[in-house]
Amino acid sequence: SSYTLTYFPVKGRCGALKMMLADNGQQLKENLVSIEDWMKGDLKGSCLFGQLPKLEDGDLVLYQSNAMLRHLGRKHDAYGKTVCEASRIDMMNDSVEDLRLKYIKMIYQEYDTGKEAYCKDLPNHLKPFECILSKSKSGFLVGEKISFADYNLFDLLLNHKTLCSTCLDSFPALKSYVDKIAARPKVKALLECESFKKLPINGNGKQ
Ligand SMILES: N[C@@H](CCC(=O)N[C@@H](CS(=O)(=O)O)C(=O)NCC(=O)O)C(=O)O
Repeated sequence: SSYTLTYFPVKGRCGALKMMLADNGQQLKENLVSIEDWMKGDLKGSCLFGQLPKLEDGDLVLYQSNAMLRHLGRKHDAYGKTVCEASRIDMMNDSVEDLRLKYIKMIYQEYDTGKEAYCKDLPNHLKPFECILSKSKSGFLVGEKISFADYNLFDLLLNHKTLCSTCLDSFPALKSYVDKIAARPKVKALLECESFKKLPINGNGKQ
């Protein structure tokens, strides 16, 4: 497959899919869009829902970052091995998205006034994942191997370690989960490569 991603020069909603593609040895062509170009409106007008990211896989054009993760999950055997596992993976990814939306709202709308309260409340949103992973035989959210929801949670946990460096200190299962995925050779290589490292997490420079 030949994948092309059109997005802003941030990790944002594409960190997880970039790690998933790297971990599967897939090349990714990137069209980086500056805010100046975006404000001209032509590209925005051509986007199905007026937003980025946009992922092209051959003739297929996808918007919606979670639809992209599911697509890659189907193509790269990262969507469980049964219908039930796939549905549980969907459940996990939807909960990751819930937390991602809270994170994005705090970052973009209430960073200065809301960061402290957000970090104080964060354990309540990490606890369910700690509980799930502490019971997981494979060390992944569902089934015996990594799924697209794991890359999504991993990416979001990295963001939270940047936001609040001690947030995983009372969650040993989450801590070893992050360490284990970060140690996957192709994920490690991406995390260490300059072009990925220098991308800000969010579009407003706050983290
Ligand atoms: N639900 C969409 C949300 C996409 C979205 O919010 N895109 C933002 C950029 S980012 O928040 O994902 O970094 C955007 O295009 N903003 C520009 C605009 O809306 O004009 C997804 O998951 O892809």
